[in-house]
Amino acid sequence: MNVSIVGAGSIGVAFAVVFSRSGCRVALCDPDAGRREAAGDELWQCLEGLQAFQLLDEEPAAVAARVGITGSLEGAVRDAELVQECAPERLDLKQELFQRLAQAAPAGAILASSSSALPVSQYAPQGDARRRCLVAHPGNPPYLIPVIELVPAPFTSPDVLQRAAVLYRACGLAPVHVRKEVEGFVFNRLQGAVLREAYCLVRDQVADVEDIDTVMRSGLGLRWSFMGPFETVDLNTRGGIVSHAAKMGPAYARMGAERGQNDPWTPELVAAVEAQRRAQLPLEQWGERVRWRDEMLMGLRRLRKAEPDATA
Ligand SMILES: NC(=O)C1=CN([C@@H]2O[C@H](COP(=O)(O)OP(=O)(O)OC[C@H]3O[C@@H](n4cnc5c(N)ncnc54)[C@H](O)[C@@H]3O)[C@@H](O)[C@H]2O)C=CC1
Ligand SMILES: O=C(O)[C@@H](O)C(=O)[C@H](O)[C@@H](O)CO
Repeated sequence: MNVSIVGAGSIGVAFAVVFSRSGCRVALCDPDAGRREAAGDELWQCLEGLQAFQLLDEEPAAVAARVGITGSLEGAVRDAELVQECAPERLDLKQELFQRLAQAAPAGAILASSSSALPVSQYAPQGDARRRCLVAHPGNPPYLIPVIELVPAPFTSPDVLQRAAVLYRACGLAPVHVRKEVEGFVFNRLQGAVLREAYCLVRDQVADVEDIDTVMRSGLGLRWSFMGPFETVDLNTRGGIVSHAAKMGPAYARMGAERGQNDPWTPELVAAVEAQRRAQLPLEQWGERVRWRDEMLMGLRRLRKAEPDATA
């Protein structure tokens, strides 16, 4: 597959790793000569690092040979089947770039933005090309963090969304479908919720930065590295998430009110979440899944003990 990457910064180079190690031919473009120069070195260092951890199936040289770096956007996208836009998070720039991409890329190319928070309907061009536009937002770095949020606009073709999911999955990523265009999508709204509270806790001198990071690194983050927030609390409480909501819902509502939030876990909302959780895990399998959780944590603890700077 021919992939073009627009912008050779942190994410552009990271995507060059993702696509080239999957066998794609990659055209990476950037108007900044310094970035073009640095990108080649960064790509090579990353590939060598992945090989050192047995995370690369080929020699770095063979993978790197699939990546061409250019200063010409039009030249880079000429044969593209997928364009991954990785330019700065500026609305005006993305509007300009998507206009150019609509003109320069082949008529069937998927035009995907890596944007962290800007829905594509704010910068997709007018005309048919807009049906080929969506956000494909990665976690950083995408060669190690597989989730990629596919955020179509209302006008994005369902076929394009489906093709994009197949392409990203074939490149080792884990696409999720964000069904409504909201700023920050899911990944950064969840990350933002934690960051907003963490900043408040520092502001209010409840805890310092290091201790808050330790609560995440040696607490929540351990569980969240293999379970999501819903599964985590579902397994925390006998009776599952409906029991958790009954026990903890009022306290979380009070904490939210402190921050000016009034989004109660209504019985209908809890029932909807419960139904989705029970469809994933029947309650009779709850004990077995708790044992699975503990085994995952035991493995993590053993792995962490091997870390040079293992902390408690
Ligand atoms: N850094 C991160 O952790 C993540 C960033 N993103 C998103 O990815 C996009 C890129 O972010 P970064 O890689 O961090 O930015 P960056 O600042 O590291 O790289 C941006 C690159 O775009 C280039 N550029 C500027 N104008 C351009 C143009 N007209 N055409 C082509 N390239 C141009 C710059 O020279 C630079 O190399 C942003 O939308 C960002 O929100 C998404 C997920 C994670
Ligand atoms: O946090 C990430 O990996 C991504 O979701 C991001 O979008 C970036 O961190 C963003 O928040 C800042 O560039």
